[in-house]
Amino acid sequence: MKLKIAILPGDGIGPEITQQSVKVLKAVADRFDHQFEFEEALVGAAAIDLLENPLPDATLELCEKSDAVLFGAIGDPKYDNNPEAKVRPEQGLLKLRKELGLFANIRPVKAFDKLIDQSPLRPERIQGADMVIYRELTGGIYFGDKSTAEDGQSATDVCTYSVEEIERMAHLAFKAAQQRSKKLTLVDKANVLETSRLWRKTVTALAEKYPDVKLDFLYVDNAAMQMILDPKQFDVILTENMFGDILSDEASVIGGSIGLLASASVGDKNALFEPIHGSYPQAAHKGIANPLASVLSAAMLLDHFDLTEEAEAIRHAVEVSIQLNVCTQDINKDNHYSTEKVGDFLESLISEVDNININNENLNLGQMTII
Ligand SMILES: NC(=O)C1=CN([C@@H]2O[C@H](COP(=O)(O)OP(=O)(O)OC[C@H]3O[C@@H](n4cnc5c(N)ncnc54)[C@H](O)[C@@H]3O)[C@@H](O)[C@H]2O)C=CC1
Ligand SMILES: CC(C)CC(=O)C(=O)O
Ligand SMILES: [Mg+2]
Repeated sequence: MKLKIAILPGDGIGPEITQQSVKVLKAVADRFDHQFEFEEALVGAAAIDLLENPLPDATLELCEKSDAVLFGAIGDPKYDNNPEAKVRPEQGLLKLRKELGLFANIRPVKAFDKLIDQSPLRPERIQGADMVIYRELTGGIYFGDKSTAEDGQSATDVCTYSVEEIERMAHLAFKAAQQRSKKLTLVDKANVLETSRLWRKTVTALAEKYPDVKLDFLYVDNAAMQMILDPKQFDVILTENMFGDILSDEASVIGGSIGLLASASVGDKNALFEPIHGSYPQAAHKGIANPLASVLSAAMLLDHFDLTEEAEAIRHAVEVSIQLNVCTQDINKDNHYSTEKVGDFLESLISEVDNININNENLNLGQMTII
């Protein structure tokens, strides 16, 4: 298959993790005989530094004409919360999501067996946890009118949702539930917020079209607690933009590290794949950032084009690297590998190992040496 993939590395650890994913995608293309063409563009603080614009027109055009986008992360302390800053990195990402119509952000969360013992959560609570968060991505409070009063004594962020925005999102979540264990949990704050009451009403009405799916509801404050107490109760979670943003960072604790959580941001036309974490500026250029969230996002990109075997090859390689402790320090405290070494290992697994199957006790690593 021929795919044109726009690469938007962004800021902080964005470039170094994205570089590993590109390496892995090139190995997949070689092994499975595909033609993947990559083209890079500026976004976030890197784009502000050069062009005073967090989403230059050329970047948006490249994304529009590409089959998919692989996004790193944006954000830089020199712009974040700086009252002098005229534009800020996150505006680039928000505008990109809006312009590309990426209304659904899909964030799978799963506990890796190997990491369960080192989790801050009780192993019996997370063993077998496997859920997917369907987060609405182009509406709600992140996109509402914003203002600060002239005297600086008050500020406003408006949260708006339309029935149409809720319905298109809910359809995707119901369909995902049908493919999984047929359970959908709507997380909202319908005891307080009008927008949440609209979500509940709209999703309840839509449930009639999906009689095989069991729909339940949870207030977001309770959901945040249940996520830690009993994550296995969740299968598909449907929620609005900000709640999904917060809950998925929390859910990453179940997975073992936020550096493992991938996502797909999709709309009717375009698709972008991005780790759920940010630019982790403290780690930039240190070679300590976990590239697996980005690499697993690349696997979701391949899923999107029904390249299932190829996506599985990446996921298996990731499983093997975790199984063999070829991991960065967030999940391997004692004997960790650098961001680049993890990428190299995945690349060679995909290129050189005939049967990437960790269930195969005779996993043959051939001539590969783990250094
Ligand atoms: N999608 C995006 O581009 C996002 C951008 N941001 C931006 O990122 C910047 C930093 O924000 P933070 O709140 O510190 O969130 P962050 O996600 O960048 O980092 C939070 C913590 O998560 C861990 N972490 C994150 N990525 C990791 C990785 N790949 N490997 C290992 N550990 C990792 C680190 O312990 C880090 O201190 C800000 O400018 C923020 O606006 C935040 C979230 C998403
Ligand atoms: C700009 C932010 C909304 C990014 C973020 O935290 C996210 O999408 O998870
Ligand atoms: Mg977030």
